[in-house]
Amino acid sequence: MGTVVDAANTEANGSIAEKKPTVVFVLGGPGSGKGTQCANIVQHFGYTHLSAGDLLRAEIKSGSENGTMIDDMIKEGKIVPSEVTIKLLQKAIQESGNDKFLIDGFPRNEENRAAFEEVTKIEPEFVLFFDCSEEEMERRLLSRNQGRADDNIETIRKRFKVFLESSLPVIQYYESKGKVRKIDAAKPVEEVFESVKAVLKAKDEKAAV
Ligand SMILES: Nc1ncnc2c1ncn2[C@@H]1O[C@H](COP(=O)(O)OP(=O)(O)O)[C@@H](O)[C@H]1O
Ligand SMILES: Nc1ccn([C@@H]2O[C@H](COP(=O)(O)OP(=O)(O)O)[C@@H](O)[C@H]2O)c(=O)n1
Ligand SMILES: [Mg+2]
Repeated sequence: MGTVVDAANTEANGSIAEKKPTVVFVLGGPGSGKGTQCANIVQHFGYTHLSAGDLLRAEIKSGSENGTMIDDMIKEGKIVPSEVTIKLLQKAIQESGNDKFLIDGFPRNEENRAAFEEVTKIEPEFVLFFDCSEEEMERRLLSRNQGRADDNIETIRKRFKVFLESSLPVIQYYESKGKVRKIDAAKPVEEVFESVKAVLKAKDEKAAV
């Protein structure tokens, strides 16, 4: 005790503040490759991958009281109220034992963003934005073959509309704060990962200075 680190973690009221986890938001349209690239990042950089969509799908499977509501919203491509999603994210963060997270597919609208900030007081280090044409994303979603209830052309069209109307403004918000690292996600998986690595290495090098 009494080290410089302890002093830095001591708030003005004298309590020891818990160190906030490092968070990178991973955003991009449906099918842009967020999940695929997060799996690669986990292998190389020691992050824990938290997919908001995966957590919501697990919640449906668990038979929770919110399950039917979440299922209905996913089938319509709508965004589940942040209260539900943030609780799932917080639980996963606590249970992980890690302090570095890739939060994939969240925040997806202004309500998600503002509520997460308000509840957790966590600011993302940066936002990885996977930029890809709708044509390519549609092709990928229609051949994803994971048995997802929302990978059909009707729901895909709704998800694209929600992405343009609700999710892009969140990316623009972080852009205005200089936090967006845009990646050309239309290239093959390995090439996209080269771009991702360049961004993450730049962060590590900065942290080491
Ligand atoms: N760069 C890529 N080129 C071609 N197919 C890709 C690429 N990245 C991902 N895919 C495939 O596209 C589908 C959607 O990828 P996924 O990672 O699930 O995207 P997201 O999480 O953004 O919806 C998957 O079947 C995946 O294997
Ligand atoms: N923050 C989030 C993330 C996903 N979701 C829901 O989960 C669906 C699937 O999200 P996902 O991130 O797994 O989808 P992909 O972008 O990976 O294809 C979304 O279309 C929403 O209905 C949500 O409501 N809120
Ligand atoms: Mg995904």
